[in-house]
Amino acid sequence: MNVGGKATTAPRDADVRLRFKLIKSAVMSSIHDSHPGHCRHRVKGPLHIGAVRLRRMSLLSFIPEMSVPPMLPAPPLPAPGDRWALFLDVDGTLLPFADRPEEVVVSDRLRVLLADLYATLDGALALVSGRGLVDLDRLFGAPPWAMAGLHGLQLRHANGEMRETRVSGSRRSLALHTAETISRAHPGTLIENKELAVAIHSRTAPEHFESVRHAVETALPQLHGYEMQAGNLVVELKPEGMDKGKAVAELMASEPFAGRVPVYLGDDLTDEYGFAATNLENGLSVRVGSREPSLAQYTLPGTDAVHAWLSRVLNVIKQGAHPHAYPSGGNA
Ligand SMILES: O=P(O)(O)OC[C@H]1O[C@H](O[C@H]2O[C@H](CO)[C@@H](O)[C@H](O)[C@H]2O)[C@H](O)[C@@H](O)[C@@H]1O
Repeated sequence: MNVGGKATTAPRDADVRLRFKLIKSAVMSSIHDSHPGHCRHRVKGPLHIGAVRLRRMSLLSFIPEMSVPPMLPAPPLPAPGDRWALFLDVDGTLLPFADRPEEVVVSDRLRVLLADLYATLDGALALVSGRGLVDLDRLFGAPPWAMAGLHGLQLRHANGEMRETRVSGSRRSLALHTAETISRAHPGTLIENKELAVAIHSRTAPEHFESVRHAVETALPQLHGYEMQAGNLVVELKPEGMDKGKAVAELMASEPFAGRVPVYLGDDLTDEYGFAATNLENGLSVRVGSREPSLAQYTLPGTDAVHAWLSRVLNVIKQGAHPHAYPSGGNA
């Protein structure tokens, strides 16, 4: 990639291959969860990550010999003429974590930054979150940009069109009841009822995280049509069939995203679907934090670095010129 006339550090082939290998088990596990009839390592037919159809050999044939996760470079800034589309995860990427979901705060500064980026990118900015759309509207003040909620189960396009996965009330009640039972057995954990999905949070009782995950896995066979989505000190029960990668692919097929280069920023396991879809569209995938393994090509250390980098992206696009590549970042 050329940035302001200078070549930026592209991830080495071996690094990319290693990331594929490291994440393969997580992706295959996820595929197994949504295709319970298939053996985990024998998925027949084409492999899908998000809405993207992969030839299986291209994923499975990488066998790099490395034992240490590779260092990732910081993401570049847009080169003159680049037409980016920004896909932004919320918790852990735009917003620092809080003990409880309702305790996060969106600063005025962040709102202004996002609004400026939205205008400068001609509307090609979307939030892609595990939170529901109502919650995102509450946090961000009913913004005009596109938003994928509940890991893609809900989608509001840039033109305001909505779609939402439907699940019967009885199935939702069973999922909620199951989550509440598991939470009661793990004192200090919190339930977040998102209607279509339900989350069991263990940030206030992290010692229970693994046990909660195990309990959810054990309960899954009784919850027809639901799957588990683990995240940062959270385990969710959600209707199967959608993920952030599919949401990105869906948005990229519509205005004002079509024809642009997707740039996806996320910190969590659920964002790996977004990274996969972005990589397959030759976009830029940016992991926030240091979670491994990851399919991301670039990294930023935390939410402050995300805000700083987004500000620089905004300035570069506004000025139509390119000062310098982002000076710091990576795993350091
Ligand atoms: O995809 P995201 O936008 O990152 O949403 C993922 C989950 O984020 C929220 O939980 C996380 O943030 C909480 C507030 O900081 C924190 O307490 C929790 O430990 C984190 O996992 C949200 O509450 C979930 O519904 C989202 O799925």
